[in-house]
Amino acid sequence: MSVVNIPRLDLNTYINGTEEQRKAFSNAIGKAFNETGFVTITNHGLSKELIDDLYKQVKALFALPGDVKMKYEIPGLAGQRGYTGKNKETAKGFKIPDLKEFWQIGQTVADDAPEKELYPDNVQVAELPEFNTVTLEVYKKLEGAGIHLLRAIAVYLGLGENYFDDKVHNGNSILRTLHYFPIENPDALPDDAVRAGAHEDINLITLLIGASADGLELLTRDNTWFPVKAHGEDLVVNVGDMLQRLTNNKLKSTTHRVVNPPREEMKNSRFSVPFFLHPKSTMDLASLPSTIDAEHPKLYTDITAGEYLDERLREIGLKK
Ligand SMILES: O=C(O)CCC(=O)C(=O)O
Ligand SMILES: [Fe+2]
Repeated sequence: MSVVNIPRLDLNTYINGTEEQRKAFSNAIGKAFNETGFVTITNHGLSKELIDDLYKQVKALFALPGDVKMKYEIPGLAGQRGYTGKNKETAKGFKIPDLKEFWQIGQTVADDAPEKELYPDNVQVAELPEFNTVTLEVYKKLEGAGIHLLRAIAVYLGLGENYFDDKVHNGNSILRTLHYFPIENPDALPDDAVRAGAHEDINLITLLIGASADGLELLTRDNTWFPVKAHGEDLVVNVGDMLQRLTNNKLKSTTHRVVNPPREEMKNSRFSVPFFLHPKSTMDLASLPSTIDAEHPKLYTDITAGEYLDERLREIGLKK
C-alpha cells in the first residue's frame, strides 16, 4: 500500500494570517488537491459543542421508528430534501445499493432573494425540533468555511481571490446526515454490498464532519485503497467533479468509498455528515483557459452546474 500524505491545515492561518501564512495555506491546499484531492482542516469555526449536538440529533433522527422516517421521504424531491431510505442510492457502475439511509438539508435564502423559487423548503422533523435548528447552524458554518477554502483555491489557480464568491452565494449546497445501519446478518450480505461504493462527489468541494470513524478510504494513483483518518473534530475536505472539470483535471476528484467494518463490528452503526458545496445552477463549468495547453488538452465539453447535477442524479438513481 502506498503511503499518501494528507496534509492537516489550519484554516485560521488563511482567514486571519499574515500575507505569508495565507500564501502558504493556498499553496498547500492547491498542491494537495493537485496530488491526492484530500486535506484535513483544523480551526474551521465549528465548536466541539456544536459537533456533539449535531451527532446527538443525527443519532436521535435515525433512531425514530421506520414509519415515522418514511413519512419524510417526499416523492419528486429526488432525495434532495428530507429522508432517503435504505436501498435507494447506488454508486455509479454498481448493482447493489449502498448500505445506508440519509437525510438532506438544502439552501435557505431570504424571501426576496432571486434564488428563493429554485429551492424547495427543507423538511422539518416534527419529533425533533432541535434537529432542524442544529443542522441549519451547521449548514451555515460549513458554507462559511467552504467559501474561505474556495478563496484559497482561487488564489492557487491564479484567479482573483473572490472568483467563486458570487457563484456559490445562495448556491445549491446540501448537508447530508448519514447512517450506515447495522448489518444484522453478515452471511446474507451480497458480495459487493458496501456502506458506500467507490464514487466521486459531484459538487465543487466536500467538507466532512466525523470521518474519524473508520471506514473511509481513497483510491491512490497506483490503484490501492488508503484509509483517510482525521484528528478529533477536524474536517476532511476533498475535491468534487465540478472543480475537477473547471480545472481540466488540475485538481483531482479522487475516488473514495466507505468499507464495511470487520465482522465483529458489523452490528455497530456508523454516522457521518458531509456538506456538498455546490454553486448556483447557472455557474459555467467550462474549463478555465489557464488550465488548457498543448500538454493538457481540453478534456470536457462545456456544461452548466445545473445541467451537470441533473445528469449525475439520474445516474445514481435519485432522479428518474
Ligand atoms: O461517510 C463518509 O465518511 C463519506 C461519505 C461520502 O463519501 C459521501 O456521502 O459522498
Ligand atoms: Fe463521497
